Amino acid sequence: MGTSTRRKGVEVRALLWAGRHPGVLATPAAVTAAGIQCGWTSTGVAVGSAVAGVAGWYRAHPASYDRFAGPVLRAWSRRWRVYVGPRWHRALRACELSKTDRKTGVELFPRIMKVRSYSPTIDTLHVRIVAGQHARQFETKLLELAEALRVERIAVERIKPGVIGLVLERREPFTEVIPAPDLPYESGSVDVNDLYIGETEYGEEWRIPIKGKHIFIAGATGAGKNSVPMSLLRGLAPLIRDGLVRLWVCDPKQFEFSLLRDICHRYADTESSCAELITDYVADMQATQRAFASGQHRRLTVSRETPLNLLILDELGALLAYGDPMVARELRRQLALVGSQGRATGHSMIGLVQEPTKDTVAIRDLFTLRICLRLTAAAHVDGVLGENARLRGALADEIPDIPETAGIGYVVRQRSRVPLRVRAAYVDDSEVAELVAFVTTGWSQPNQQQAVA
Ligand SMILES: Nc1ncnc2c1ncn2[C@@H]1O[C@H](COP(=O)(O)OP(=O)(O)OP(=O)(O)O)[C@@H](O)[C@H]1O
Repeated sequence: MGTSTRRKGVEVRALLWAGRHPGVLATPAAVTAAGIQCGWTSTGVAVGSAVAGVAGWYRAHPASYDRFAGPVLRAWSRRWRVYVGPRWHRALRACELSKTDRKTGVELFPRIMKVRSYSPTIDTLHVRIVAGQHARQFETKLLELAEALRVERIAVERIKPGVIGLVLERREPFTEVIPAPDLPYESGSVDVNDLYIGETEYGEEWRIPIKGKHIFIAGATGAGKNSVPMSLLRGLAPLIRDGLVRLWVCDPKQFEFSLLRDICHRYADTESSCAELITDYVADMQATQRAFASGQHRRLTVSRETPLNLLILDELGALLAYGDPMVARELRRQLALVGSQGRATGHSMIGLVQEPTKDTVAIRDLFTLRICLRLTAAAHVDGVLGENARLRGALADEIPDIPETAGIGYVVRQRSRVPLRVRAAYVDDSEVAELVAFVTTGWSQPNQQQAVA
């Protein structure tokens, strides 16, 4: 055992292959059996009707077809057109991802076990790697493998011992601007743990929670950072109107966020007023803690008495780098308090940074949800999303610096740690003005609601 230099016989290998791909033999066998049993004409009619049925489904009901049949048929077609043995082997060999059995001299290749095609632009391969290989070897060869397989980019994930997942993005999934989220009319219809921000590369809605969360958004200038908080705020509009969400905004840049001034509970745009606002935010959080401790409120239900508070810190890097080191140190201490204690009292924060430098990365861990849009340096990607995120495919520094890519970025999926490409909806100035008008004019009155609806 284990000492022979001969490899398995060809018939044994053929049998094993057939066992792994039962459909390849079973389908023609079933058609032949049906032809002999029921006659060739009726078999032809049955097969033809099945094909016509699928084609009819494709044409008549795109939504259900794309959801149910599309991924299965696409995966099947890609399995046999694109990821077939010789092509796959050539790519692996070119990237030095095959191994040679020292005894038999046989070349061993990681084997594709499963192909999934969740969206028209993404394929996911489950691959059994060869003994002695590790996902890390693939991580170092992702760029080469993407070229060899003629795809835009590849991310890798370890699924279980001996099995990795390769996520292949064949082309840019986001070619169009995503329209701003609708303004919901009723507070009751908004789930603060499930707010629409945009779309994912899988063509699904990108939704995020806000209650008890702290969000960190990094992106070079022009990357479209504002579209994340603006989309979120449109989703929260009726709660802001009804006093269930209070906005505290630090806007040292005095640009986009100044449009929100009228609907902010507090707004600050100078170094000293920002410091004051943050101090008051912490004091508000501590007052809520005391109220909870004294039994005045039992637990956090969003109400006028215990609203959700949202602290938005634009240019967080600039705030932390302000002249006086004492001020910056105090600010870091206060943000650490909000980061660790705000969850229980409904005090969240959203921090936006252009360059994730030492100062901002040091407080990154306070934020429970991190979003990385286009960055200028590869080294910053892991600083935002966590170790190895870039190796796993979060190529935020390779997003082209052109207006057509604004709002595109990555988040890391909690459990698998695989980066997910996302695009935020775009909220332009008129839609921000619409949000402000909605909140300030109180379209909650039944007659006005009717008019709007
Ligand atoms: N989600 C989006 N989808 C499409 N285009 C967008 C999106 N967000 C922003 N843009 C476009 O990109 C431009 C820059 O966006 P924005 O000012 O929000 O970037 P930013 O990251 O906030 O930059 P800065 O840090 O300089 O303020 C906008 O004027 C708009 O034309």
